Amino acid sequence: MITHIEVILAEVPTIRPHRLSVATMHTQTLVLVRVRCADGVDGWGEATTIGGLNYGEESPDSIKANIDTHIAPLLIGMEASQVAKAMAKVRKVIQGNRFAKCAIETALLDAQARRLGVPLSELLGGRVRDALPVAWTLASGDTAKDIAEAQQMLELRRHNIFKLKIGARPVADDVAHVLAIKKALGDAVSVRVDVNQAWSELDAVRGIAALEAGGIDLIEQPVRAEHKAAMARLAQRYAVALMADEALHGPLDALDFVRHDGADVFAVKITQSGGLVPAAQVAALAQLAGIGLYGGTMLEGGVGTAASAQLFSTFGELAFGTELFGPLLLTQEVLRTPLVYQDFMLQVPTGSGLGVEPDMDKLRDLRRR
Ligand SMILES: O=C(O)C[C@H]1C=CC(=O)O1
Ligand SMILES: [Mn+2]
Repeated sequence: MITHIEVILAEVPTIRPHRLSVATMHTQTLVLVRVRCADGVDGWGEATTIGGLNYGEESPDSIKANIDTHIAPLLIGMEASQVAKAMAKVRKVIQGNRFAKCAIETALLDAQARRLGVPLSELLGGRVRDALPVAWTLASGDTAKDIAEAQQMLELRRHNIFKLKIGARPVADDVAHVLAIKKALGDAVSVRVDVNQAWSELDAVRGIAALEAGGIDLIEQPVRAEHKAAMARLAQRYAVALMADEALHGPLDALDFVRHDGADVFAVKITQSGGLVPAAQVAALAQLAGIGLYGGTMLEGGVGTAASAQLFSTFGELAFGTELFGPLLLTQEVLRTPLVYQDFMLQVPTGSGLGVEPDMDKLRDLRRR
C-alpha cells in the first residue's frame, strides 16, 4: 500500500552559467519525489524542469504544490504494486501536470522493480543496450570558451557529440559562432544546435541553409512549438535532420507529427511526455514511422537521468544518441554512487529499480526550507 508521498526541492549550483535562448541557469532546482510503501519499499522519481516557468508551464513550486495537494491524496492507500491502476486514476482525474505525473510514475515503477528484483528497464520491455552515447551542451555564451570546453571533453573521452544553444543573438552571429566551433573541432565530431523555438520561419530558412552547408548534423526546435506546419515545411525542405523538442508533449503530439511528416527526429523526454510509459509510446510511434530517436533531458540530476537511461536502453533504434549529462552540469552529486560516464557513453545502471540511491545527507543539506 502507498503510505507517504514526499516532494523535495533541492537547489544545486551549475558548474558554469548555462545560457539558453529562454533562460540563463546558475542553479538547478531538483524536484525529487519519494513514494513510501507499507512493505518498506521506497521508490524515487524526478520532475526537474529548466528555468522556473521560462521553459515550460510547470515550475518546481507548482509541481510540489500539485503533488502535495492534489495527486498524493488520490494515491495514498492504493495498492503500490498496481502501478498501471494508480496511474490510470491520476491520468483520469488530473489534467496536464506532465512532469508531476512522470515523477510519480517513475517512483511507483522504481518501487515495483525493486520488489521484483529487476532493473526498471525490464518493466518497460527490456534493455537492448547497456550504455548510451551522451552529447554535451556548449552554452557558455563565448565561442573560445566553448571550443576549449569541447576539446577538454574530447581529451577526457567523455563526449564527442556537442549541442550548441543558440537563438538569443541575430541569426548571422549565431551561425558564425556555430561554424567556428565546427571548424575547430573537425569532421570526426558531431556538432548540433538547439534554437529553443527562437526563430521565425524566415530566420530558420536562412539559418538552416547556412548550418547545413557548414556540416551541422541536427537542428533542434528552430521555430515555436505551436508552428508545426512551419516545422514540417522546414523538415521537408532541408536534408539536414530537424528535431522536435518543445512541440512534443506526449503520444498525441507524436501521432500528429507522424501524420504530417513534421520532423525527422524526436527528442524523447520522460517528463515532457508525462511519464515513462507515454514516453515509450512516443518512441514506439517514431520507430513505426521511421522517425529517428534522440534521448532528451531537462537537465535532471541522477534520479531522473537514471530513469531516462532505463527507458532509452530499451530503444532498438537510437540514431542520434542522448544528452543525459544533467548530473555533470551540477556542482553537487545527489546519489550515493554517481552514474558512470566513460568512453563517450553513460553506463545504464544494473541494480534493481532505477539502480541508483539518493544520498539522504546531501539532500538534507541542499533541500529548500
Ligand atoms: O533540450 C533542451 O531544450 C533542454 C536542455 C537539454 C540540454 C540542455 O542543455 O538544455
Ligand atoms: Mn531542446
